Amino acid sequence: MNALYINKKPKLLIGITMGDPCGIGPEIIVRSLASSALKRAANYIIIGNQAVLDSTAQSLKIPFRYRVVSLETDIERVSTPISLLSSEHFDLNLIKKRLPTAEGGELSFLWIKKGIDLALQGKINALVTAPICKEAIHMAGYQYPGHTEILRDLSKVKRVVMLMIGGSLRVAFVTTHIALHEVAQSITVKNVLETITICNTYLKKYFTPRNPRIAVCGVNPHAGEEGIFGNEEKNIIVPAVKKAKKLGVECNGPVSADTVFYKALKGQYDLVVSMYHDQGAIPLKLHAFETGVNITLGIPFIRTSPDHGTAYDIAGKGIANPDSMREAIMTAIMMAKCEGKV
Ligand SMILES: NC(=O)c1ccc[n+]([C@@H]2O[C@H](COP(=O)([O-])OP(=O)(O)OC[C@H]3O[C@@H](n4cnc5c(N)ncnc54)[C@H](O)[C@@H]3O)[C@@H](O)[C@H]2O)c1
Ligand SMILES: N[C@H](C(=O)O)[C@H](O)COP(=O)(O)O
Repeated sequence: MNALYINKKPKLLIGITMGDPCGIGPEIIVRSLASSALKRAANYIIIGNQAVLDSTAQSLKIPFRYRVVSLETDIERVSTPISLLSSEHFDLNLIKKRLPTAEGGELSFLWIKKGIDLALQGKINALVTAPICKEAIHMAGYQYPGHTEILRDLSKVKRVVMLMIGGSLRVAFVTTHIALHEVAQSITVKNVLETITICNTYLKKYFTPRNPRIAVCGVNPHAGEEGIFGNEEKNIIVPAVKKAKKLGVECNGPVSADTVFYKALKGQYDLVVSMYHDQGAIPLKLHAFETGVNITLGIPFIRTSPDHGTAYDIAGKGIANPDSMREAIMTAIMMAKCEGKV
């Protein structure tokens, strides 16, 4: 056997969906994968459109070498650092609009679906998704509020948890993309308990060697103040925390949401379970917007994404910060290594 062959270690293969072609997704992918450290760490397969990728690299003046694979079956033979799985046509004139379009939404959805298929078949070691625009996927006829819910349904699992990490904070969400007026009725003992236990399992597996210390937020001002400002704490959060403790989870709550993130930043907690999207996303993004990563827990594969959206206001200007995308890729690689496949 030839020595070169013997020395060649198998590399992880990370799938990356391009996201909305009119947003900053293509730009942050090209910028991230231009890094030689990332190229050393894994091989990548971008699931997207060739014309969009080429025009993005050209306008950024980044020499971007990749191999096109047209069939999913080719993927098993991928050994180049970057490949592109490209089939659908996209009119480049639409990109100039820098707005939600039905065409962009259609491709965003199809690429996520392909990425999920590849991950479920075990052809990629992790899936990293570039930002999509919810309005665009709705314009294309897909009534999904975000990746999290698409991942849940196409993976055929009942419960997923959105976890965001950044800087010294980790925040999970009991509810995700719903209107504020629906939050109270969506917080149930079952939902809170499942969020706590799923986070506990995943944190131990990927992030903390010891039992994670979990804080569970109240939903009302001052965690309800003994029922003066609402009963969700007494009726739902207290019983869920009790049940979680009985299961051996080290958790505390309800902790008032106005101080819990400060305590977590000081090192008192490894994770905060928040009750609704902005309760947890505001402190996370205030603390670490540029390097935040969104992770979907509960699906049968690893999925991460940057913590920001399509940023149409800056798309095409060459100024989008790729750090959150880089972190999402590095986090996916770290998690895939924990699986022990390389
Ligand atoms: N991962 C995802 O798919 C994801 C995440 C968040 C929002 N979204 C979606 O994206 C769309 C736009 O959402 P939005 O405007 O509320 O949030 P956004 O994150 O796209 O933009 C908010 C602000 O942050 C700036 N910004 C975002 N990313 C940046 C980057 N990498 N570098 C520099 N500046 C950056 C934007 O220019 C904008 O001013 C919505 O449809 C939303 O639902 C998708
Ligand atoms: N909640 C996410 C954020 O604020 O960054 C964002 O909406 C993306 O969610 P999905 O991964 O479900 O698309």
